Amino acid sequence: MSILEAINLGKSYGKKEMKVDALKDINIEINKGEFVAIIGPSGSGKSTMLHLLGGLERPSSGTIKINNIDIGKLSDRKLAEYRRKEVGFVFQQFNLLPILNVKENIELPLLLGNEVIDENYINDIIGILGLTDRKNHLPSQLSGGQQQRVAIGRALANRPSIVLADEPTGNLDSKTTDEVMNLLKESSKKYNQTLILITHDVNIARRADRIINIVDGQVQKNTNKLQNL
Ligand SMILES: Nc1ncnc2c1ncn2[C@@H]1O[C@H](COP(=O)(O)OP(=O)(O)OP(=O)(O)O)[C@@H](O)[C@H]1O
Repeated sequence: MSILEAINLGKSYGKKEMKVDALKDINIEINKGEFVAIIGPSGSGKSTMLHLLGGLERPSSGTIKINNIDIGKLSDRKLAEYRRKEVGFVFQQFNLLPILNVKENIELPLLLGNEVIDENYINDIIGILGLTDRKNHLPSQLSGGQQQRVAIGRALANRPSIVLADEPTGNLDSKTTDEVMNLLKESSKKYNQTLILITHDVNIARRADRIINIVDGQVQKNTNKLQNL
């Protein structure tokens, strides 16, 4: 079942001679529970695509449908609500608040959204992420991998149906990358979440159900397999 559809999607920045067509005529469909890796050269439009899918930016042309709702047509308030309820973001920088402990950082989106905190669910996430004995630690007392696990926990706190990750392991060594990827996959499976992840790492892309290769703002055809990478 399709959860997300992009139809003739385009995004341009700037005007006249400064105009950059970051994405051109993108058509993709992604299923519920699917793990999709987005790959492509630097500047090809990967982050732009993730920002559009997550409602952080609006398309210049075309349509994005999430659960059959055209998110481009939502008011700013409804779009913010879509982000808060449906999407979890993980970035390369962990963006944790240094004065909050692990549990508080994970609960932060719920507090900001004035939502009820389900202690059992939060503890469940903390358990899956292997952070139970670090619950009361501050970010500065954690390793890079542990900090990224907290950032993943924060992305999962609102029970999102879609998790969008932009180079989530870009700052981690290979062993920690493996751990973090296992956790992301495990949690997306457990909660039936769609995981869309940008990576430059072929080994990570290989673990996805599907690979979308973006070159010069367009999806390359016939690159579902990685032979030619
Ligand atoms: N806010 C912006 N204003 C103007 N141009 C932008 C903006 N954001 C992105 N671009 C341009 O759009 C194109 C696509 O950028 P994007 O960040 O999506 O690429 P990317 O594939 O994620 O690159 P990287 O792998 O280096 O992170 C680039 O040419 C970039 O310079």
